[in-house]
Amino acid sequence: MADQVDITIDGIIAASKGLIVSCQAYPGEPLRTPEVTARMCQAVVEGGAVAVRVQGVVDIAAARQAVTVPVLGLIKYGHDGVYITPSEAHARACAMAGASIVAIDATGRERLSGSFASACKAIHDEFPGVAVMADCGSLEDALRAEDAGADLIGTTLAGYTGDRPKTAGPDFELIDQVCERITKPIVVEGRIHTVEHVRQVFERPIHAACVGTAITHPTTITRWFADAI
Ligand SMILES: CC(=O)N[C@H](C=O)[C@@H](O)[C@H](O)[C@H](O)COP(=O)(O)O
Repeated sequence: MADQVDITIDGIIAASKGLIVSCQAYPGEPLRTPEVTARMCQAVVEGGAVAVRVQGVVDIAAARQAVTVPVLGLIKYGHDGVYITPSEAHARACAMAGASIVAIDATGRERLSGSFASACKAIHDEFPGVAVMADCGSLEDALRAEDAGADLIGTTLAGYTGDRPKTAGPDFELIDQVCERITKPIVVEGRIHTVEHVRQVFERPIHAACVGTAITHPTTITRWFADAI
């Protein structure tokens, strides 16, 4: 396993400041293999990603072997409601697979079991040095997650929970609200589709921006171009 330079939570957070790239392919897609995920992670790190976001235990383990930057791990389970790391067991599985940061749905919606707070506590108690990122869909989620002890607050679920409109690009209104009220490091994630979007989100006092589709999902990117014809 590749060594982390500083395996404290503060060290992991410091190392994840900047551009995070989400490397995910969805079930049934041509690129959905751990080998491709691992190579995608290597490719984005060569391009300047300071951390990678990866879905599924096998992919997390493959990414952990392939790169030395923090691996932000999650498990998607199901499609509706709470599907991002929806239980303490899923959170533990991410940490055991090698995630440096575990991303957990932090909305107030009904979950498979437990609560965001209980999953966050389980990670902190059982996996010293592993950080928790709260995937939020509203300011209320973010405030609750900060109180619950999240190490990073993400806007990942803005536009996907019914609390916020699904904006064409990043949800700048929510980002500004979160920047105003949250003291923990903020990760802006969700529909950052252009370099200009990255510049715009970094005009705010954020810790990191996480870009997925626009860098690592060629089917969607191709469709953007094909639809222009
Ligand atoms: C809402 C949800 O399930 N988001 C997922 C979270 O892991 C991923 O499917 C996204 O690709 C990721 O958040 C990055 O966002 P974008 O692909 O928009 O840059």
